[in-house]
Amino acid sequence: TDAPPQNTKAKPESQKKPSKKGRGGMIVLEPVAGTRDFIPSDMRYRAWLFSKFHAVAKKYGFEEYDAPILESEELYKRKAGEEITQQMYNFTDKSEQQVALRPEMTPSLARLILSQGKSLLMPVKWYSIPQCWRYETTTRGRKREHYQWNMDIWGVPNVSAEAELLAAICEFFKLVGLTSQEVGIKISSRKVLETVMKGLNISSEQFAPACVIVDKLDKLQKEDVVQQLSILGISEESSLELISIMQIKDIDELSQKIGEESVAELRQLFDLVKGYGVAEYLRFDASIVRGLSYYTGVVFEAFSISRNSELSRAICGGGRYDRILTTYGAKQDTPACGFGFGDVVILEILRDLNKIPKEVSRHVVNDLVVPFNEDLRPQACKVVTMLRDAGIPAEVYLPKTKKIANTFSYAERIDADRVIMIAPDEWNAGEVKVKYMKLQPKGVGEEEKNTVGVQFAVKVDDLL
Ligand SMILES: CC(=O)Nc1cnc2ccccc2c1
Repeated sequence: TDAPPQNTKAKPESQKKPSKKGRGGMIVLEPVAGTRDFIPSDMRYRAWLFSKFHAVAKKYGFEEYDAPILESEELYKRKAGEEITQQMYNFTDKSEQQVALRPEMTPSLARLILSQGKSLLMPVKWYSIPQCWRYETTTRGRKREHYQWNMDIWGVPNVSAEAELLAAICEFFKLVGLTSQEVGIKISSRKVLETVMKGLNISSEQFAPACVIVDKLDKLQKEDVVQQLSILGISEESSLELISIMQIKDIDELSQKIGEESVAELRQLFDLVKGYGVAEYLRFDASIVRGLSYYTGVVFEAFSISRNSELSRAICGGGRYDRILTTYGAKQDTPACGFGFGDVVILEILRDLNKIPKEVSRHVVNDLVVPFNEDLRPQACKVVTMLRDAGIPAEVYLPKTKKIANTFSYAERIDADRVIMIAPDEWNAGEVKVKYMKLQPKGVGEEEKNTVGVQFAVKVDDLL
C-alpha cells in the first residue's frame, strides 16, 4: 500500500505552509514533495541496509560503479508505454539540453558499457546503489525518489547469469534474516510470452508493448487489459488465451501447452538454483512479466508472503535484456541481465517483521572526555585522540564545562559507557577520573567497573 494521498483540501491560514522565501518569511522546512530527508536516526537504517547490499555484492565478486543522476532524456525515450518513461523528472537546462533525473540505472549502465567498447572484458559483473527519480502527480502522494540496488551481469547468454543474480538476492534475504516463509521470488520468461504471442499471430513489434500491458494484470481488471491489448491490434480471443496461459503456476503444465523447448531454459535455471541452495525461495509463475519493455527472457520478482499479498508491492525485480544496446544505436547486441532492489519496500518489511537489530537505531560513542576547566582542554584533546587512535569511538565535551552535571546528562544523551574527566590533581598524578555510566558486561575487568556512578582514579595508560 503506498503512502496515503496527501491531504489536498485547502488549509486554514494558520496551517498553510509558511509563505515562500522572499517576503522575509521562514523558508519551507519540508523537503520537496515526494522526496525524503535523512537525519541521522533515519540515515542509520539506510546505511545499515546499504551495508548489506555492499556485503552481498562484494561476496559475489561484483564491482561498484556510478554515473550522474542527470542524464540526456533520450536514454529513456522508449515508446512502449511504460509508466517509468511517462513519469520522467525531465527539464530543459540552461543550454537548452533535454535532460532528466534518471528514473532507473540500466540505461546509464548500457551507456557506460558502450562507452568502454572493446576495452571492457566480458563477463562484466557491476553493481551500484543509485538514487532514481520520477515525477509522480502528487495526487497519488507517492515518493518521487528512491535508492535502488542494481546488480547486472553482461556478456553471459546462458541462464547461469540469472541463477547467480537470484542467488545474490537470496543471499541478501538470508543476511537480513528473511526466511522462505516470509519472502519469495516468482520466476518466468518472456520467451514463454513470445512463443504464445507468435502462436497467436501477434507481430514481434507488438511484443514489448504487449508485455507492458499484461504486466498490469495484477492492478487492472482483465477487461481493461484486453481493451488495451486490442489497441495494439490483438483480438479479444488471443488476449484471453494469453491471459489464461499466464495463470499457469507449473512448468510441466506449461510445457504441455507450448512445448518443452520453450521451457528448457527455465528447467535449467531451477536446476542451477538448487546448486546454490536457494530453491526454497523460488517458484515458477507464468504471470510474472515485469513492466520494463527491454526485457527479452527470464524475468523475476520478489514479494513478501506474510503481508496481505494483494496490496504488497514488489521487493525487487529484474530479468534478461539481451537487445538493449542496438536500441541505443550499437551495431550489435551484448547479452545482459540484472535486477533493481528499492530501499523503501524492503525497509517497511524488515521493520514489520522486526528484523532490524536494535543497535542500528543507536548512535555509538563509547567514551566522553571532559576537561574540568578550559586550562585542561589540551590534555582532554590528547586523551580523546589516544582513545580514538585505539579504535574507540570517543568525544571530547566541546562546550565550556560550566557544571559537571551537564556533562553527565550529555553523556547519557549520547549513550556513552564512560565519562573520563581530566581533573587537575589526578592529571598531575598521571591519572584521570572515570565514571561508568552503565553496567559493563560481566567479566569486563575488576569488580568496581560494575558499580554505576562511582568515580575512580585510573592511570591514563590503563584507559585502553
Ligand atoms: C515504493 C517506492 O517508493 N517506489 C519508488 C519510489 N521512487 C521511484 C522513483 C523512480 C522510479 C521508481 C520509483 C519507485
